[in-house]
Amino acid sequence: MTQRVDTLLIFGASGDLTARLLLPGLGQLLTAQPERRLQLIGAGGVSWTDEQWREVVRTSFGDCDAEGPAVEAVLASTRYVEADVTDHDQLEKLLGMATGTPAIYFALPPAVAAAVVTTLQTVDFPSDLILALEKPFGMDVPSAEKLNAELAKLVPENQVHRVDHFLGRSTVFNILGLRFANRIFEPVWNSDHIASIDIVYDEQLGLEGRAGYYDKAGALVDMIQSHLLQVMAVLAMEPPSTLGADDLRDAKEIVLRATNIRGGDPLASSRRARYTAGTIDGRQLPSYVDEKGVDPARETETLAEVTLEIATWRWSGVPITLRSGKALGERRREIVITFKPARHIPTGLIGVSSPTVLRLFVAPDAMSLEIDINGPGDPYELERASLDATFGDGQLLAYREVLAGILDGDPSLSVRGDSAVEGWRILAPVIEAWRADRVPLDDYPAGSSGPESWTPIG
Ligand SMILES: NC(=O)C1=CN([C@@H]2O[C@H](COP(=O)(O)OP(=O)(O)OC[C@H]3O[C@@H](n4cnc5c(N)ncnc54)[C@H](OP(=O)(O)O)[C@@H]3O)[C@@H](O)[C@H]2O)C=CC1
Ligand SMILES: O=C1O[C@H](COP(=O)(O)O)[C@@H](O)[C@H](O)[C@H]1O
Repeated sequence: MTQRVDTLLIFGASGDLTARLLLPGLGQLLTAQPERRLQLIGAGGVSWTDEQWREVVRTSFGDCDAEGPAVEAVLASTRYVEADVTDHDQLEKLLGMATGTPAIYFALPPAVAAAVVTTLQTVDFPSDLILALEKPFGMDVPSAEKLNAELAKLVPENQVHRVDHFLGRSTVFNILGLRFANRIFEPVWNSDHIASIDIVYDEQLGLEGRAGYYDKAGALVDMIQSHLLQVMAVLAMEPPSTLGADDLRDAKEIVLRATNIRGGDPLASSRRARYTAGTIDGRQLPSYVDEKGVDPARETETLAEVTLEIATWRWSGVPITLRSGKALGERRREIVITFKPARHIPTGLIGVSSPTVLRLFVAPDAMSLEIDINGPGDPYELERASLDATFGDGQLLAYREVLAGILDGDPSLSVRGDSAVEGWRILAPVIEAWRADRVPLDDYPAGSSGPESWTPIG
């Protein structure tokens, strides 16, 4: 670790992301690496004193049992400024408070973040400034391209961190290790042997008071356009020579550039649905449309499924389905790789033969390889068995890793500008078809596994 950043400015310090994810991530990082020293400055719309802000930081640090000299040093010195960060003078004042190399974390609504990027063009700042932007990055191809162009006026690409916290998860490294450090997986990691891939992220959480953001985004933009496409890119990429930022991000970008909606047909290759009232683990949820702040006329989906194809030698013909939804009965977070059937099963073996399935479970990370064996009974009869392994909790905690990348000026685990645009390009036909109501909006009771008419995946 070589920390490059001396001052972390969090814009949107009074918001949900800061308290719930960023500060705990920072607390974990400073606990694990107590030699770090950092000036932390929060700026937000709420009128807090330094002491009130310190309490916010202390509470978030407490939530993750953060401790040690680096934590104490931040708590002792952190400051808060009530500011409109889109305003030239206030922005200049905030940057003036920073010592050494600053990083700005935009924990702001996307439109406000874009406005700050514009204002920054009129402000003096150190040339080594690092900018960290949250998702969603733009709302379509033109707006993402425009934001990239605006950022390029400020700092070089490798000083821009487009945060995707799924890339900070152990899962990504477990996929890299599994694929590239073992001789047995990579030779079969292609369309000769793999029939289909499903990436599923079903949540039991409902809206959790986030209508202001979620009702405009929906499940497709919230989860698939960003996180699941990134996971897919890691799963499908060619072996990189190194895990350096250029090699890793080039390899992912090549996958994304080759990815399209399967058959170019969003009607056949996408499904959407919205939850109605129901119960999850004894918790009563209202219908999505009755949640506070939801505009039913938007027809926002809370469950999205999209099937893609990757037009490369390795993946041609393999359907890859990405699915994510809220208020589902079972929390299911897994990557399912279904292999093609064996080429020939020797005559004489009886019983049902099923394809080999590799399941990679996300947080906690684990895997299971489901195979047919000649079990303990009749030696001629095939039985199903599962080889299971847990990867353990892993050292990587998503926002801790995101922040480590920012503070150390290492963009390997952030999304490069071209890849952020590709995400929108890939899904544009689906977004357009859904807007035009060409794909029906189904419904499912909260607590169920999704609409009854949908065939299960994975
Ligand atoms: N919350 C989450 O779980 C996640 C959020 N994100 C992303 O993080 C970003 C922030 O989300 P979230 O924290 O939920 O949003 P919130 O609405 O909770 O917080 C936004 C913050 O920005 C502040 N703010 C808005 N305008 C200004 C301004 N002009 N000057 C200074 N401060 C301003 C608000 O202050 P005030 O309200 O006082 O105006 C508030 O503190 C979004 O891009 C979101 O998509 C990404 C992943 C998860
Ligand atoms: O970015 C987001 O991710 C979370 C799911 O990630 P997790 O790490 O909290 O499991 C999702 O609930 C949220 O809607 C989305 O904005």
